[in-house]
Amino acid sequence: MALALVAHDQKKAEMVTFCREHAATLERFPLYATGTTGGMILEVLPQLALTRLKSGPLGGDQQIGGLIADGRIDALIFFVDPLTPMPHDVDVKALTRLALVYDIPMALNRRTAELLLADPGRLILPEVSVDEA
Ligand SMILES: O=C(CO)COP(=O)(O)O
Repeated sequence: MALALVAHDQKKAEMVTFCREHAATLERFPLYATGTTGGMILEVLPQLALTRLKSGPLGGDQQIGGLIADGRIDALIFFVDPLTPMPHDVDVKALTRLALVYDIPMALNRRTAELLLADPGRLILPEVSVDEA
């Protein structure tokens, strides 16, 4: 099981706080994060098995989407900023779309993420089959 962690700039502090509070759970899983989000998390929790991908606007969101398509991500925690326009909005949409296509549990805000991690053993789902075009 692997988790993906992403946060927009206005939500990064909240993501770091969230990770601190759930460090004991997060330590149990391989983690992937977009570049800046991952860097900030690792600054405070260097013990995590976290792989940093590219920064979101430079392809990191798409890399996580690719991992989802490959069946390597079991859940996505993405703290989205709904109030700031972003140049890479299409990447954000593509990532959340793939999480829907592959039926990955996806938390887009903190309260949902709390629910998602409340029972992490339930996150491992049977393999989802998606018709290949
Ligand atoms: O922009 C992001 C998600 O769309 C996050 O990317 P960073 O973690 O590199 O800031």
